Amino acid sequence: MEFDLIHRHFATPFSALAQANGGTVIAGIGDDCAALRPAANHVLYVSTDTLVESVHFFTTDVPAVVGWKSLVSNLSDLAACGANPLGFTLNLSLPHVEEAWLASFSSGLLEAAAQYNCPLVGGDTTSAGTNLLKTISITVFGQAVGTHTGFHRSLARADDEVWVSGTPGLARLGLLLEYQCRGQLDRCCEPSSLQRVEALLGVLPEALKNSACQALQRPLPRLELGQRLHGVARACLDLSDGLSGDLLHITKASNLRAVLSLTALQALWLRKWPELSEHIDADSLLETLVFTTLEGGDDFELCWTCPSGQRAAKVAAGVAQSCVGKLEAGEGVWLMQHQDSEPIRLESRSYVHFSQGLT
Ligand SMILES: Nc1ncnc2c1ncn2[C@@H]1O[C@H](COP(=O)(O)OP(=O)(O)OP(=O)(O)O)[C@@H](O)[C@H]1O
Ligand SMILES: Cc1ncc(C[n+]2csc(CCOP(=O)(O)O)c2C)c(N)n1
Ligand SMILES: [Mg+2]
Repeated sequence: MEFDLIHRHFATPFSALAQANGGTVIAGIGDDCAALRPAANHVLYVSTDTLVESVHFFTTDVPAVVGWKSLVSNLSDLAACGANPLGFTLNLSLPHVEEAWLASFSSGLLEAAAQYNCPLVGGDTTSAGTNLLKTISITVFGQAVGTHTGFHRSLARADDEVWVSGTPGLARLGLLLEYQCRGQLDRCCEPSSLQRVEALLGVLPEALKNSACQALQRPLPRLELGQRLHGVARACLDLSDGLSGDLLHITKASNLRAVLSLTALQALWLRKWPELSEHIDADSLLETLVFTTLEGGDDFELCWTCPSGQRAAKVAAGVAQSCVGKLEAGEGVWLMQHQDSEPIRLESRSYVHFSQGLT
């Protein structure tokens, strides 16, 4: 829904943006980062992301976790453009000054800054007025090496394969576990899926639960992978809202349809936790896990398309990479349940601001 709002009120067509300032804008609204060319052979990437208390993080979250995630969610947009961080600015709106919260928040934030060579170079700090919630807004700047000018969402082609890094959906599982811990699972599940989700959470292997909490609390920006995708990927984005909805941005921009393979999506989970297949209710567990991949956000894994036959090994960056589908003529995002079955169209059910609940 927020995408319609942006288009109604703010978006300038790229054809107009491309005319601005003698052609310095090379990517504008609609990609993970804007890309500006201030001088020949220099591309500056810019992205901004806001975290709002109770929307993006819990009031009771460890502040260092919030600090880490605020920068990483921005770095992830640079990764999706194959860019390297240069620095960032931080805007904070706070209801009041809490020294202990700020000390912990800044330790997590600056730890990420140091780890990814992205110094804090400025910002703004204000009272939140009568708003009682904290708002953290970060703008990150980056550059790409060589002549790389990003992977635009409109550059995908029919017959491209669709790849993802890691196990998208893990962070949603972490969020479900967090809500369950609070006795509030009903707040993030539709009544119709509550029972199924409860059953899943009850039997998940401990190692999987730990990975899920880690994915939610300490996501990693796939910066090195983004670099290695130069010359391999055509379109790329980071998975912040869920695979089905995020992939739709690529299919819309490229006028294609994506057909995802259920077997490949299940394999994302089975590859790491093969014991899932031995569970008495394995089919139903895997179905629920595949839903978290399709609908869950906050993962910050990358999803990219590339000509078929590009070997994953070429881009190995210490992170698992899996082909989960392909692109072809048509529109929308579809799921193929068996090798020879007709694909079914998926409704985009990823995160939408300005709606009730999580989806
Ligand atoms: N108020 C706004 N004015 C202009 N452009 C906007 C505005 N809000 C969002 N955009 C642009 O719209 C596009 C979609 O925004 P969104 O924040 O959903 O980005 P995203 O990369 O898909 O998600 P995420 O921020 O979670 O990584 C981006 O290109 C963003 O720069
Ligand atoms: C307390 C709490 N409740 C819900 C969520 C889930 N969540 C919030 S925003 C978002 C999508 C990305 O947002 P944006 O598009 O603004 O980058 C997701 C998956 C969370 N992380 N914490
Ligand atoms: Mg993004």
